Amino acid sequence: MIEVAAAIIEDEQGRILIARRKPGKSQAGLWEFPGGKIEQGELAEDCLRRELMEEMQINIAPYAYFGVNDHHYGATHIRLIAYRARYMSGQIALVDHDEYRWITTCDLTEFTFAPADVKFVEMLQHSAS
Ligand SMILES: Nc1nc2c([nH]c(=O)n2[C@H]2C[C@H](O)[C@@H](COP(=O)(O)OP(=O)(O)OP(=O)(O)O)O2)c(=O)[nH]1
Ligand SMILES: [Mg+2]
Repeated sequence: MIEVAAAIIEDEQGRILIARRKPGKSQAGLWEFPGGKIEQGELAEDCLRRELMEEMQINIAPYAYFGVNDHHYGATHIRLIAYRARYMSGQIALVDHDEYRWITTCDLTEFTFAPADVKFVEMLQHSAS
């Protein structure tokens, strides 16, 4: 089982950051909440701060647990752990993605997400005011 942390990052207007996995990566072409594999002994929040700096060169502040989703991609069992986070600083520079968008929860339907993310997308749509 692989533990992966994903960040639902908000800007000051309450928009959410999503990114498209670039060709050559698993789930290439699908949208996700950025993050990555949790290292041995690492806290999910620390993983997210590290991954967002590595993958996008931005500083974020995770502030609340959002949810967990277990998903099987063939023989690979992924445990995706989501946190809400605030965007703090930095200009986005893509490393593992080929596109990113700041979107409202209404816009979520326009994007095809990685299968493990669909639960979180639905939770965000239902919590939208
Ligand atoms: N970060 C992230 N990974 C996701 C999401 N949904 C989803 O199915 N995954 C899958 C894709 C990958 O198979 C797996 C690991 O994520 P990852 O590729 O971002 O891991 P990583 O940043 O550590 O990168 P790498 O070492 O695998 O190159 O989790 C998501 O919302 N965010
Ligand atoms: Mg990643």
